[in-house]
Amino acid sequence: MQVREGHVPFGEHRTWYRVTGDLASPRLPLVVVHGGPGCTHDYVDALKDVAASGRAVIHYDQLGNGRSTHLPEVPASFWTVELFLAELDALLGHLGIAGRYALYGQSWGGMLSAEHAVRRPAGLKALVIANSPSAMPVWVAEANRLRRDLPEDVQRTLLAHEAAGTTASPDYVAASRVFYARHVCRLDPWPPEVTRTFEAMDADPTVYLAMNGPTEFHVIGSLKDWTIVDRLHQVMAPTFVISGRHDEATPLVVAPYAERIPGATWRIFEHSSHMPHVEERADCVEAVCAFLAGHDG
Ligand SMILES: N=C(O)[C@@H]1CCCN1
Repeated sequence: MQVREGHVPFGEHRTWYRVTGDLASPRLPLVVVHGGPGCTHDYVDALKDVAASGRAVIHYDQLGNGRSTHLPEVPASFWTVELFLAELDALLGHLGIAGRYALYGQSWGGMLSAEHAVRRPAGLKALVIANSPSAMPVWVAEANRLRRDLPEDVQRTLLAHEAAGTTASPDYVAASRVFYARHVCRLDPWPPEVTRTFEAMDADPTVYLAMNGPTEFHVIGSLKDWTIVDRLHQVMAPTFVISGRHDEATPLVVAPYAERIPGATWRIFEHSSHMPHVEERADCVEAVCAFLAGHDG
């Protein structure tokens, strides 16, 4: 299997990418859009397995973390949906696939992919929205509902540090990991690629803090009021929606994608939380390959 890496010039910055497989393949190339915002490609690396279906799979690190340009000194207002939409367009153009491609957006990556899709780009031939919020206020409400099932002492620790603004404290981080072990990745231990992304976010939380906030459930960043629900009817690309039965992206959070995107299909992976591509890797890859095969024409 061919693997090559490179960087896309993006303004005065650069975006790292990796291509697994052959871009010259007649099958739709799949671009994997990671979450966060401010994660790295590592935790969605398993989706390179889709390349075995004879298509190129492109991973990239969105600006601000990983092997792309880091910008810890810019103001929080620099990090916008429009910025990352422009970066995705730059990647598609650089690789010569803007005329024909598929997207796999995971969590925030699904939000970004949906923002891309509602603009009806002619080259978008298939779309996978995985584990993604459709409206952040609903995401937060559901996260708070899930929090109420946590041990009482964990809940108290989370609330106390959020109230005090001390969310960088080791106690808060340890308490948040109890939620993450239930609703972000249920494998124990986490695979190395998942741990690498969280280590990268700990090392440079610039984007995540600016747009999201300290944790998956304490959302105080610029995305806190974001919604795409009323625009989803504009999506024209065939769409496959994915989520996990134990996902922080609960059915209530995900349902608008399946209900409002014309013709969308939805699969809930019963043994997964936020990472079916890791927690049920073979089944998830098989489902994605089957979906894409139906749109390679
Ligand atoms: N893991 C993710 O990308 C989520 C989506 C919204 C906040 N973080």
